[in-house]
Amino acid sequence: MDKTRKGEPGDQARLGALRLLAAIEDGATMDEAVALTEELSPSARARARRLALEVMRRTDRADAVLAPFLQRRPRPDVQRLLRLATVEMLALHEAPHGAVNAAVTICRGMGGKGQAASGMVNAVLRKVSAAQEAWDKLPAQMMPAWLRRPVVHAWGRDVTRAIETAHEAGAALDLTPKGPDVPGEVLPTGSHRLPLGTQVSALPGYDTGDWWVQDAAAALAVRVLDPQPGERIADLCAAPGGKTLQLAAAGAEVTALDISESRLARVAENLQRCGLSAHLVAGDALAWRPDAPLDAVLLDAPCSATGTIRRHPELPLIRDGSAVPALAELQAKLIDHALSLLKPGGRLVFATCSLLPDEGEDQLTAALARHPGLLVEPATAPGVDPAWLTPQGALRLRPDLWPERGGMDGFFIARLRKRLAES
Ligand SMILES: C[S@@+](CC[C@H](N)C(=O)[O-])C[C@H]1O[C@@H](n2cnc3c(N)ncnc32)[C@H](O)[C@@H]1O
Repeated sequence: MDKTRKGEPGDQARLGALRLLAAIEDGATMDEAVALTEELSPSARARARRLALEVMRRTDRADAVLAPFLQRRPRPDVQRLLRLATVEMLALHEAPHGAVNAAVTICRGMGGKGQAASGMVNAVLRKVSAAQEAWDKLPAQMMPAWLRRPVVHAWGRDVTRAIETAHEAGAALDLTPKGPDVPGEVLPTGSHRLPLGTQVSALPGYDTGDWWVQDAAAALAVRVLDPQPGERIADLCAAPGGKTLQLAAAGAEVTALDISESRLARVAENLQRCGLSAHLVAGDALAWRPDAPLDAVLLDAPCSATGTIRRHPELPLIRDGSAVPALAELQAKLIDHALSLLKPGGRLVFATCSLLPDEGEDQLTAALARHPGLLVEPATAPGVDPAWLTPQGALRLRPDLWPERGGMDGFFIARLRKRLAES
């Protein structure tokens, strides 16, 4: 069956992908953009999302391969179409005739000017289909300057290139197990990994709550906290709840807070699906105090999320780094407040899914300066490579780690202990 005719599934997914890319160019997040494809069948919607993600991971490469064949910059909708077909052919290795025919059909359907461009689209994409060698020589897409600069400063150019290669490769599907018989390769830190593109809904054990989706790096924050049965623990920025589930599964008495009521509803759903419980509070963590001091606090603070670019390649396109100073200020306030909630000897795990030292290493240094009695304990857990620890003892996780296993999200995780008595 020809899947490229208008109305056929392949075409629906491509048209959906083009709509997603346009919405993201206008500043939408992927989650906001997917709402625009609700009328598509679940499989077309999933493919549209996948195609849009693959294009965003390689836009610069696609433009570099297309450039020699273009006499002038095409209008934006035609440019998106050319990028999509280029990525389909050269990155996803789809049959050139299918990708080119689909692009020409879609172009003709764009009306007057699109129709006029269809001949050019056809000619350019036929040349692009023979440009595999040029494509293969191109480096992975660079991070934007506002993000690349501090990353190069922190870890150097080679690590930065390796992070960019990991961004292009995308992310596998990681599960945190609760019950037995959880699918996937067992990673050294205990997460289970399934290949990129695995359909979550098709996996056994979802309805019975035997596991939840959580990147292997994200799962380490709670493993570093090492919650014990019966401990009173607050998860101050809890939604959508992966870490709350881990704390509750360990038998801790958990209070899960989030400032967003709608996001907190997802924590409730996840707890229910997994047969776990926690006390849920919607509100500002800075204004919340428990009845009695706590054994431990998990602070998975709001941040730039630059550690999650593998799964959110739209972030470099829709962010410019201008929000980082305010986020860093909020993180510092949240650390101070979290410490005030602990009993003497209590522990705090501070985590951010960020690649920026401003939201990690520098936060820890500043917190130690503000709180002379505070101790840093090695942020370790079973399966953690000691090479991932910073000189201060925090865990610095980056997308280029575990390259042979498929990488991990970028995370900073520090384990702090409040002194038993002020000295
Ligand atoms: C990084 S996400 C947390 C992810 C979560 N810990 C998990 O593992 O699923 C940060 C969360 O902090 C929440 N947040 C932001 N500012 C907050 C505040 N002042 N008080 C409480 N929650 C806040 C956001 O709504 C967001 O859900």
